[in-house]
Formats: sequence, structure tokens, C-alpha cells
Amino acid sequence: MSATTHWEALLAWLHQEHGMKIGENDLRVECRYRPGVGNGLYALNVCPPSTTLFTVPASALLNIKTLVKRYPPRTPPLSGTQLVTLHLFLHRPEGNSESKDPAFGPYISVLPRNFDSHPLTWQVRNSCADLLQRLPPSVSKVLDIVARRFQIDWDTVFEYLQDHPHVIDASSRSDLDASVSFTKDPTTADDFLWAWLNVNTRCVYQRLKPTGSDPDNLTLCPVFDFANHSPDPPHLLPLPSNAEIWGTGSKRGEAYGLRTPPDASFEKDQELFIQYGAHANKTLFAEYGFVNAMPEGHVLKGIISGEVDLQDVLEEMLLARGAAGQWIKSALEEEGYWGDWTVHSSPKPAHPSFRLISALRLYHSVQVPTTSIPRNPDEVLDRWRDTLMGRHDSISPENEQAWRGTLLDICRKVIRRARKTLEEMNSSRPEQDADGWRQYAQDCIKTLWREELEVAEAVIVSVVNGEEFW
Ligand SMILES: C[S@@+](CC[C@H](N)C(=O)[O-])C[C@H]1O[C@@H](n2cnc3c(N)ncnc32)[C@H](O)[C@@H]1O
Repeated sequence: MSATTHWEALLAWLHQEHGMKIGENDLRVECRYRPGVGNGLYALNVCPPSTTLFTVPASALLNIKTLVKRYPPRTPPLSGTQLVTLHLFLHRPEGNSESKDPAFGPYISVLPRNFDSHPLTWQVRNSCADLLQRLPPSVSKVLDIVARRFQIDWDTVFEYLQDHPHVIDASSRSDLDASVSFTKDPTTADDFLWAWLNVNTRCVYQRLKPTGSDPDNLTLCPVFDFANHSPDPPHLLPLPSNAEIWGTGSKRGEAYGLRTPPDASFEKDQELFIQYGAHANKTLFAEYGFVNAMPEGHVLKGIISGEVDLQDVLEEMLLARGAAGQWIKSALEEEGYWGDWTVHSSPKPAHPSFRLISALRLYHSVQVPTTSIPRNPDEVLDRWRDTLMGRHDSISPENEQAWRGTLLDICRKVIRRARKTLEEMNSSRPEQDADGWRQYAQDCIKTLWREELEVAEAVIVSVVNGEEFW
């Protein structure tokens, strides 16, 4: 089936099976394909502010409410992510054919058929080492966290299938039999990964449970999940929810959809975006497999906001300080200042985060390069804590000068390694692949390094200009 036929089949299913209104005043968007980004949502006509673009009935959503009764219970229950992933896993389309799921088949059939270009796929399959090795350390770290989440969900669902092998009988696939619940072979893991990535890259927040922060408040919503991300407004907004307004959660789930914001209208044929949270590029890449576009120089000039996470650099520095480093690490952990040490290109001037400044202040509270613990630890810590609490602006002028100097060294190091990797990547030809995604992935990785380079350059300018940061 072509993309257009898939879209039409999806609309027919939403209308006929779920009673969704698809007249021109009820469905004001259409799915269209754009190379590099895939499918997206486009306005069929001019859309004034505060216009409902479409409403998908609750019964057509894939979430804990619509699925829980279909599967035997477990204690503790499968999470929303695990349940939706299990359902997709059991009804994955075979080859180029359609999903045979009698309940959600036409929806499952429009989902991406593979995630070869997603970095989690490389990590789980142990493939594309050339790309994985080129990731900035901070991106590898986020990817490891995503991979751990995937592994926990896969282990849990696998265990569930072992306890309930007859669940496999509900699968509409011809290639799944009960043996799946006994062997965790790579093909089965790959099927589960496909399902999990669909959930992780396409689920949206929907208030289903009484507590707003419940991790099961997520849903796969047809049509909605064609919306791509843009860091810049205007963004479409989810339809208001009664469950959210009353703070109650929703017994059977609610219809869901999108509307235009109160302060923006959209032209006919314009692509319509949502914002997948205010994520840094490293998170967008590890979770969703893409990065925000960054024209050269825009981060350096502060036109686009860039961020670098310096965890690996600081950890290396602390390791080199022996017992003193270990002592500093413990103090940072105890005060809740361990990690999340970042530098930013905007708002101007480019600057280190307060957490980074604080870590560097403590680092220099023990004379560098001394490797032994200070003789007056309480005194050292008290003076440092005064800066955390705002009782003092600094530990001392010498300490300020020292951490600013170290920040310059760190930025120079970041620039060196970014330049080196970019040069290597520019001089090596990417491996060819049939779908052409490798070039796209390489470009994303280069953007990640360029962000590191430009943020570090901008911070050097700030330090050299004597900017005060707080
Ligand atoms: C919710 S889906 C959006 C629809 C998707 N493009 C499709 O083809 O079905 C999220 C995925 O779309 C892609 N995507 C979203 N926003 C993007 C953007 N600004 N640039 C590139 N890819 C984007 C990423 O692959 C992401 O994992």
C-alpha cells in the first residue's frame, strides 16, 4: 500500500469503526511525506487560532485503558509502555503486508516499518559501531539510559509471556508461536524493539490516571502521532481534557486531538508542529533519532540555544585527583550537585550552569593538583555551602579565578575533540545503505559535535570578556 492509501485506510477505520468525524470542518489536517523527516501533519485549509483540528475517539487510542482488559492481569501490572509495546509486538505487520490485528490493524499498518536509523537499534543489535563510536560522550550516556529502559521493559514482557504463554495465541502474526516465550532470540528481540521504539517515539501524554505524574498517562493517538517536532513556536496544543481539568483521571479514557493555539493561525498546506518537550539535542537524538537543525554559526552567535553536558570531562578530572577527587565527589553527591554540569550558548552571554560553577568551585577548594583530602574538611565545605545558599557570592577571588581558568581549559578540550571528530567524519565516506539513512544519521552526529564546538567557543568568549555569570 502507498502512504496515501494507508492514510485513507486509517481514516476509513477511524470513521467506520470508531465514529470519528472526518468531514472538512472536523478533520483539518492531512498526512504528507517529507524526505528526512518522514510523515508530517499539514493544514488542509487556513486554520484560525483556537481551532480544533481533529478529535480521535477514545476507543481508537492505544493505551492502558483500551488494552488492559485484553490481557491477563499481572502483579505488579504491566506499565502503559509495556502493555502498548506488547500489543504492537503481537500484531507487527509481516514484511510489506498490513497488520492483521482485528482491533487496531489499520492504525498499526501506518506506523514506521523499521527503525534502522535509530541509535537504540544500533546499540541493541550491536551494529553500526562506526556511528556509535562517533557519538559525543554525553549522547552515549543518554543512549545508555534509554537502552536500560528498553531492557527492563523487554525483560518484564518476556517474563510475562513465560507466565502467560497463551497470550501468544492472540497474536495475528503467522510467525509467532508459543516457543517465543521460551527463547529470547535476536529476531524476537528485534520485533520487540520495533514495537518499543514506536511507543517511545510516538506516545503522547494523556491524563488517564488520578495522579498527573503517573507514568501510565500516555497514549498512542492516530493522526496526532504524525505531528513532527519543532523547537520554535507556534505549536499545536492537545485538546483540553476533563480528566485534567478535574484532576481525576478518566475511567474509560477520553477522546484526544489537536487544536491551534489561541495566538496563531496557519496557512493552507503549512506543516503543523508540536513540541516534544524542551529537549536538548542529545535527548532528541537518543530518544527520537533526530536533532534540531543548526545552521553553522547560529549556536555560537546565540541565535539557537545550544548546550553541552560536561559530565565525562569532570569525572575524568576528579578521577585524576585521587582521594581528593573522591572526597569532592561525595560532597557533591551529598549536596545534590553531582552531574548535570552544562554550558549554554543562550540566553546570552554564553554561560556555565550554576551546578557546573558550584562543582568547579568545590574542585578548586582543595588546592589543585593536591590529591589528598583537606585537613579542615568542615571549614572547606561550609565556605562552599555558603555560595550554594547565596550567603556569599564566591569562596574567594582566587577560587573564582581558578575555576574560570579551568572552565577555559575544559572548553578548549571540548573544542579539540569536536574538531578532531568532525575532521575524521568529513574525510571518511559514509557506508552506503539502501535506504539512505546513514548519511542522515552522520549529519545528525555532526550537528551534535558542532553544537559542542560552538557552545564551547561561545563560553570561551564570555570568560575572556570577564562576564559575570550569576
Ligand atoms: C511522532 S513521530 C512523527 C511522525 C513521523 N515523522 C512519521 O513519519 O510517522 C516522531 C518521529 O518523527 C521524526 N521527527 C519528528 N520531528 C522531526 C524533526 N523536526 N526533524 C526530523 N525528524 C523528525 C523522528 O523520526 C521522530 O522519532
